[in-house]
Amino acid sequence: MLVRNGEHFINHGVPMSLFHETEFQTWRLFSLPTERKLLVERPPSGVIGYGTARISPFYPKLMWTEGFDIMGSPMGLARKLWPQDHAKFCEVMEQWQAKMKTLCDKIVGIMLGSLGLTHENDMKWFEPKNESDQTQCVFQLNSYRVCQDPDRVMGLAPHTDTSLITLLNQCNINGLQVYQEGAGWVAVEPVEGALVVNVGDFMQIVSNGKFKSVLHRAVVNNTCHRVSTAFFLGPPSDAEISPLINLVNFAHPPLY
Ligand SMILES: O=C(O)CCC(=O)C(=O)O
Ligand SMILES: [Fe+2]
Repeated sequence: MLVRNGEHFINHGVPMSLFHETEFQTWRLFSLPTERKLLVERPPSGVIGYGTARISPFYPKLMWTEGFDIMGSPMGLARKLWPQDHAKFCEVMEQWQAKMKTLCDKIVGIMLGSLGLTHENDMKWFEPKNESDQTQCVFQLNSYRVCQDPDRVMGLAPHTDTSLITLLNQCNINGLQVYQEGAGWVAVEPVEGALVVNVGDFMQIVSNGKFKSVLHRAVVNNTCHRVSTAFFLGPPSDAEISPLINLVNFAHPPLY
């Protein structure tokens, strides 16, 4: 298993059939008429539902994208979208999230292991203190319509994810770019069946800067409607986010 920021990750054990089904259900959702999608519009202070990108409020300009966010079962939303025909959508979205969660836990374990930390002792903070409190994972479906003048708009403006890590599926269509010092914006060419691993802000904090969150953006094109899916692994909502104690010492004072 190879993990590098903004690079592809293969041998993950997720069947290709699940990739295809997730991509198909994502297309199916965004192909619905706007009036239908607005039945599940995300409330201004909410997390789940249909609407503009969740990062939009932090940017002065509109972005050329629409999004749909889920946490766990999408049943409540899907029922409104397809009163008679939501079972497959729910099944596929739940299966994908379960696979992504397992992979994320493994990757985080490997990343912290590479810093000399052991899961048992150093990941305690990551387990919810309160039984009802789950890790805050958000699954976001993104859609970027064909744009006649793609150089004059931005799909998703430059940002870092707040997650610990994000697993992104570009669904085989170009659009993701990562910022590299010295090189500028570099396109991450999609690879069929591969996931892109992005380090998020929480990982940068808990690793005391050893892992850096990656600045990235999505551009649009004038030939095809692009979709992508992003699974954000978050900490439990009751976790305290600070550099892990075993990574901090006299020589390495806490940076956050
Ligand atoms: O569509 C993409 O390739 C990027 C999506 C993304 O960065 C996000 O959902 O946070
Ligand atoms: Fe992102």
